[in-house]
Amino acid sequence: MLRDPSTKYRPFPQIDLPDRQWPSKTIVKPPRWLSTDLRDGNQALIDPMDAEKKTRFFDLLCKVGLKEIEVGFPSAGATEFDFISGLVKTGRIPDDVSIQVLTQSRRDLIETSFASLVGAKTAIVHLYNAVSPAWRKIVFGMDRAQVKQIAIDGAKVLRDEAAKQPNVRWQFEYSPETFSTAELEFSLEVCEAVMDVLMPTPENPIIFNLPATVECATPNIYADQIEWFGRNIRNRDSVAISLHTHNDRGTGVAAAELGMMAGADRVEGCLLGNGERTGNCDLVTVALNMYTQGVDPKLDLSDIDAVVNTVNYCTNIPVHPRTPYAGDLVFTAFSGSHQDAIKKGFAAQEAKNDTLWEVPYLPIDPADLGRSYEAVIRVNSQSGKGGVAWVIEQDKGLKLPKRLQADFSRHVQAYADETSRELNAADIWQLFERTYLPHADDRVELRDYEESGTAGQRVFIGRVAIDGEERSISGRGNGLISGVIAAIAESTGPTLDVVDYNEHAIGHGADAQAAAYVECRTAAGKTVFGVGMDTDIATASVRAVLSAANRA
Ligand SMILES: CC(=O)SCCNC(=O)CCNC(=O)[C@H](O)C(C)(C)COP(=O)(O)OP(=O)(O)OC[C@H]1O[C@@H](n2cnc3c(N)ncnc32)[C@H](O)[C@@H]1OP(=O)(O)O
Ligand SMILES: CC(C)C(=O)C(=O)O
Ligand SMILES: [Mg+2]
Repeated sequence: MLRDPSTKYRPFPQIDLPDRQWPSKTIVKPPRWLSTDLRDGNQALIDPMDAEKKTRFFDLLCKVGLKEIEVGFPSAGATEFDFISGLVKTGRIPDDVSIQVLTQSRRDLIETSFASLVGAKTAIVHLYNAVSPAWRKIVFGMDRAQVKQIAIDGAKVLRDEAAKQPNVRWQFEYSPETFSTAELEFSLEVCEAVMDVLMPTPENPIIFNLPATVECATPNIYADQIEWFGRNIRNRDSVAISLHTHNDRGTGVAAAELGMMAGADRVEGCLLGNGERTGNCDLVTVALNMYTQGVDPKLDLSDIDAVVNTVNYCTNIPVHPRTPYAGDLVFTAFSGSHQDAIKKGFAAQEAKNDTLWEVPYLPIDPADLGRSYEAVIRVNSQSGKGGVAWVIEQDKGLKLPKRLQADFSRHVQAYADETSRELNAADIWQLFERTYLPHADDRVELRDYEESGTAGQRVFIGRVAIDGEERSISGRGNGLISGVIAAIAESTGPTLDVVDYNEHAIGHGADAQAAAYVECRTAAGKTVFGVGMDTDIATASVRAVLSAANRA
């Protein structure tokens, strides 16, 4: 790396737009969406999609609700051409969906593109040529007038080819490719020249797609460029301004959002941001960002995992686990304080009477995307008591009292440190059983018991095995628990003092179980916890006390 990059790179100049309006705008309605997955996304794959994958992807896009879909670059080769003409001929395209094809501004390529669309009801033909200084100089070796002429010549072929198929409802799109790195006046001049040929109307506007072909500046610059173009283009009501951002600087989504604030009508991009280099604008993120502001994006992403699976299958590109909204881990909290906040958030959400979403650390309800809550909290050595308690509650229905949560969390922490891995629900339950529920190492094991006496004077008589030997023990108290405590103290010891007791049912009806929790203090001042589970709540409480005695 150069120590002084200023000799190699230049800062992007500011746009002269002192009265810019976009910073105080908000996005209140969805744009026209255009998926370019089957073209810009497809041209960016090591192995471009075959017809089967393209068809599957097309069906997914329709299912998600895309109404404009760029299906390919017909002149690129037979796979593309046959897929597009096949799509048209098989009648697979829903009536409310317009397909779009892309072509360079070269007569033969444009003619091939129109040939692929014979029989279509409606179609968008998308013409492009680069306009920025570097491309003019390096790629075309042309001056401004010559580059403008490429666009005009292409537009004329578009107009003439369209006239040959009068039954198709044609729409035209022109992209001054490299718009964001070109002089704004020149892009405008070229677009207006194209407009003069294609004669758009408010009923059939031309789409001017203004690409950040290579993202070279902060997204506010792009927004300035879009606002400037919208203010200056002639016949604005006959023009749909479209955004096409790439992600070279990591702000493809931000640029599209600011571009919408700057007045754009349409957004092009790919599901999950596939595309050349660092990708296109991720339509899923833009749409769901909108959704979390209470604006319906009119795209159905309620089964996000199905979207991820199909995109992954078709493109052979994995979706990063941290991809916004769609990544495997984006709703998962491992760390203690996050888990605690989320657990409290879910409880508060359930308790309140309105649907307004307010759960810490979760900007969206995972259920809205078809994600289950099970994956929200996962446990490793960074986790705290809240997270562990959540997993036990979700998995087994046990609502551990707070101090027991803290006690158990220490066991979990030690085990996670020891194993150096994530602990799943089964691991945690095994550890819980080993720590609090009856097991082979217990000194005292309950076989049976009965209780008698009057209110305030109860007698507990238990048949237990102590160190494997069956015995009868008994004790008196003002209730069942104190009777058990007395029986233990008189037989095996230890002497326990009950500090806290909790119980609850697990489940409903005939299958319902009960759980009881005791916190006791020994004569030596040690705190021990006991847990009992049984179909009978009284028996659960007896088991809880014996559990504490075994651990004392
Ligand atoms: C930013 C983007 O994503 S643009 C979309 C890019 N996508 C693709 O290119 C995918 C499909 N493309 C292809 O398969 C091929 O490019 C084809 C089949 C269409 C054309 O292939 P070829 O005829 O071999 O030409 P190639 O693509 O190399 O084009 C280079 C020539 O076209 C010219 N050219 C490039 N873009 C354009 C354009 N938009 N309009 C007119 N001419 C153009 C170049 O200046 C160059 O001209 P030269 O040969 O006189 O130097
Ligand atoms: C063809 C154009 C629209 C393009 O994909 C780009 O400039 O990124
Ligand atoms: Mg592109």
